[in-house]
Amino acid sequence: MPGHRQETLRPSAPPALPNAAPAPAPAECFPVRIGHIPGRGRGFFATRDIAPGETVFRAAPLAWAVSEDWARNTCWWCFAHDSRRALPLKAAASSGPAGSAQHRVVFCSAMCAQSALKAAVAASTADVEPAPPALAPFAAADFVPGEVSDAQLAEWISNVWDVIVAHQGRAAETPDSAQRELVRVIATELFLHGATPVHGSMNNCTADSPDWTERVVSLVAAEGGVAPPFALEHLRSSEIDHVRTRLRELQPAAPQRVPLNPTAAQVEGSWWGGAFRTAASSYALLHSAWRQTARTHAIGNLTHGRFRAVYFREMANSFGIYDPPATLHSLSPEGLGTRAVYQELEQEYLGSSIYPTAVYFNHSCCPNIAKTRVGRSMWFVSAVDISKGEELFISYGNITDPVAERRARLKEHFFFGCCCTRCARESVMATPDAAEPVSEEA
Ligand SMILES: C[S@@+](CC[C@H](N)C(=O)[O-])C[C@H]1O[C@@H](n2cnc3c(N)ncnc32)[C@H](O)[C@@H]1O
Repeated sequence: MPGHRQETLRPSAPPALPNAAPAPAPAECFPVRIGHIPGRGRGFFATRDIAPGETVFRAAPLAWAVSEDWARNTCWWCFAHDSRRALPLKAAASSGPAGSAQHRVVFCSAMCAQSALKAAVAASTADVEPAPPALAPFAAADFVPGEVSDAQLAEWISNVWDVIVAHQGRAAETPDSAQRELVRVIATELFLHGATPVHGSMNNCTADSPDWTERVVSLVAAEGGVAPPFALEHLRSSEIDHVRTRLRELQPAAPQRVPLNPTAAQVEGSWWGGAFRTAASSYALLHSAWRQTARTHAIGNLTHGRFRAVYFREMANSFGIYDPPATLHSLSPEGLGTRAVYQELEQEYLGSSIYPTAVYFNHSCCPNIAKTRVGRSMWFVSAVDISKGEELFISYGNITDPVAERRARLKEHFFFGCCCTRCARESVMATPDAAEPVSEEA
């Protein structure tokens, strides 16, 4: 997943906040609802007219990781950052297994350290969701990956992981720093929420229920932005898209069958085994660190289901944590997401974080919402006048490139063909005779 770190839902649109931040709306009154749009899945819509500069949503993180470079200078809880000195309160120091870097957890104050501890305790008594119904099992002994449904592919992926876990240590790559960071996000999720059961269906990327999604968002509103652990379950997983893409890249010229229940030798030696190698190496790293920690702490079990559930959700749904947070004066509708604004602020990349309730903002290359970080929360602010019923869009990264490059990057990192109005317009202008069709926003 090289380059993924650069393509998280980062505040490339350094937006409009602090200096004279508008007072946040009471949590229950966020003017958003979740709707479903053909081709884009779920998205946020305005429930009333919104003026520029209004805070339309706020979210608290569920799991996160501070980057290796700034681990000593960044508070693990509130992301307060001081590049000139290490922060005073050291909670833990671990050398980690081979391939991992020395990593510290530091806090800027006793209050932050206490908040972290309180969150871990609170999560251990958190609400649990009922398990969704099991899917019908897959009947074939082998199959062609491109010809089966998502549910069937999900069953095969789970079988392959059973083999990977039973034969850990083989076929390992050395995780790079982006992978190690991702592993730390999953470790945080386990540390804070390890006691909450995770259902097998979490890895099914189509798992969704509008009722549950609404429930998560209203629960979060009631709690002032704090998502319950099961909110994670409602995020879109990119696992199936990811595996399909990797299989397409790896497969020999003619379509080949793969065994539904492979052996370890097949996972290791086959062309399709490569689709699992990077994630399996990250799992091996986390598993080894987890075994050491679990000896001394009563924490949840690490299963490959849980690992994959967070890993493939983080991949497509995380936000970058940047410092300093953006300020109001750098915002203009035209400037949203531009590299120039981004560089002007000289922001430091501090790490990445999952905000499970904020992932319903879809992407547009002409966004109407800017985002910024306020402490550990992500705030979403309107950049233009928005009418009741309009969809709310942020931008996933830089949007200054020509249409073909923007769309190729979104496809590579987020697995979707952008169907925003700007892409539709610019695709036609770029190649009027042979434009790739791009459907209009709903
Ligand atoms: C962070 S999620 C946004 C919420 C998502 N629509 C859902 O139902 O969970 C990102 C995913 O939404 C979809 N998406 C977001 N913006 C899109 C766009 N402009 N065009 C097409 N699909 C989009 C893609 O499937 C993408 O991987």
